[in-house]
Amino acid sequence: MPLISNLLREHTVATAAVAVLVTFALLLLRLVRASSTSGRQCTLPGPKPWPLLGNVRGLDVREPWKGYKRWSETYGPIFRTRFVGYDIVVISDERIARELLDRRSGKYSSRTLFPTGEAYGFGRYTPLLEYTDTWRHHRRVMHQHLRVDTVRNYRPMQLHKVRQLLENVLASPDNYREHLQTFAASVIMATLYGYQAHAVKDPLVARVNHLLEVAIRVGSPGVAILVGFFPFFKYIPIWFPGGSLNAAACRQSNDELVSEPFKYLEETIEPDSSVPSMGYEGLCNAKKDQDSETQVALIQDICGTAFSETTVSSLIVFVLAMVLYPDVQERAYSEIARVCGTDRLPTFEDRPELPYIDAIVRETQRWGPVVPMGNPHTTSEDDVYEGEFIPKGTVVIVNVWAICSDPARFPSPSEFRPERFLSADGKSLADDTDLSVDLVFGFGRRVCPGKHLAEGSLWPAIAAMLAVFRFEKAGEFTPEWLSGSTSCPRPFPCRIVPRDPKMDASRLAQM
Ligand code: HEM
Repeated sequence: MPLISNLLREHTVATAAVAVLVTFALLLLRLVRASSTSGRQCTLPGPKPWPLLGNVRGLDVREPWKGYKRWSETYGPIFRTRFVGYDIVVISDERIARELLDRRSGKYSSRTLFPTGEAYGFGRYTPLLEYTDTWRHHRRVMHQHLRVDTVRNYRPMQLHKVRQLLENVLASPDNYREHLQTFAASVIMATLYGYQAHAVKDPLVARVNHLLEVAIRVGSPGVAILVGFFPFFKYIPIWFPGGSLNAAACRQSNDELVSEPFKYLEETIEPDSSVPSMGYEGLCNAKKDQDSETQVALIQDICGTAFSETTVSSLIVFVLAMVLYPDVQERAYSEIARVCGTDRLPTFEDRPELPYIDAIVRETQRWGPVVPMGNPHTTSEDDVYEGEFIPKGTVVIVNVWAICSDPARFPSPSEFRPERFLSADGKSLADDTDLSVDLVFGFGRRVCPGKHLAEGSLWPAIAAMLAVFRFEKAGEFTPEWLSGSTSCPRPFPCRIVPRDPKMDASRLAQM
């Protein structure tokens, strides 16, 4: 089956949203097993499905958002596709997405629970939970710790991690992907567990990254479909070829992914620790509360460090853009040099004076949205949109990539042009207009809770890297993207050199 073999080749590790991949893939499995809608089918227009299989023909497996965009040109900004009798609605217009996923969020906030999720240990993660009290509980805890005013407290820590990032890139620029990974993971681990990772080769970060890779490999769509059709693969011994499909081993990896950093917290942090973190508070509450098991389990479950991948991918998109658009880089550097001079790094206080850097961050998110189709929502009730019936159990995808590359909204969308976010006199254009790219963080009640934390990492990392380094093309190449449900540039030839030829660790430390 070409679909399956193609999917099997798509083992991307560039995803924090393991959830998204697995949701998509296992959704298909569920389709073969059960019909879950209320009996009536979605009446929206869409491509004619094949009997039983649905719209597999014409599906772009490598970059489905591009195939969906082509379909939207024929069937409109909201259309229906079908897989094995299951309805999937695809929206390519932000206004419609806001109407359904934001304003009717009571009906559009569930997820499709995949059948093998529990077996492989993915079922606990917040992005996969259905619209239940457990999910609400997760969101409440996260909101407490990740809301906009709270994340301000993490800024000193984030700036410290940015310095470590610069030191690492200075010491071994070719390993910049690994350094970006360490940066993003260590910010999240500090926020969640109060864990201060080593600047390089931190054993816990390395362990978590390894476990994450295992989880993503086994959770890829191809593997999921294969196992769905042939459930015995779940039991294949780990020493046998294909042993990575062993469900018990994957479950164990998932357990370790959430429990190892938490174990560290239990062992190392005293109850009166002044280091604020979600995990620490969970532990304190657990000590006070007789029903501590629930509290600890909850904190463990929501503390997936997987989320760091989206930040890493965004920073890699930024590096690619800088390599391809040296003029943008030079203009950014001039702005930083004018506002901050060349002897210190930009800080959050400088941000209002650095509109071009802000514009680069926004353009990075628009030009290479790292979750190009968001995380699919599922309707928990029947609905009617402009006379068209959308049944309960319908999966709803917003084609974020298509919206971000709409030429009516963003002229010459394939070009990286931060100026589009600036007025003629160089001021930031308001983010509440058509130019907002907030949609890259999702919609309604499922909107990304880590958004403010992520923004607090992206801005200082981008500003500081621009202040210290120049990103150069190290050979001709055509950009390619690692694609699954998340998207990230494939490795490309790039040279990172300090702007100041005398730059070394001690000079950097003085900045
Ligand atoms: C550039 C960085 C990031 C991007 C682009 C991003 C994007 C997204 C998107 C598109 C969703 C799906 C929203 C929806 O269903 O409508 C999501 C969900 C989620 N994100 Fe992020 N994210 C980022 C960083 C983070 C970080 C740093 C964390 C954790 C600290 C995080 C935690 C989560 C969680 C827990 C969910 C699931 C929410 C739910 O299903 O209720 N994300 N993210």
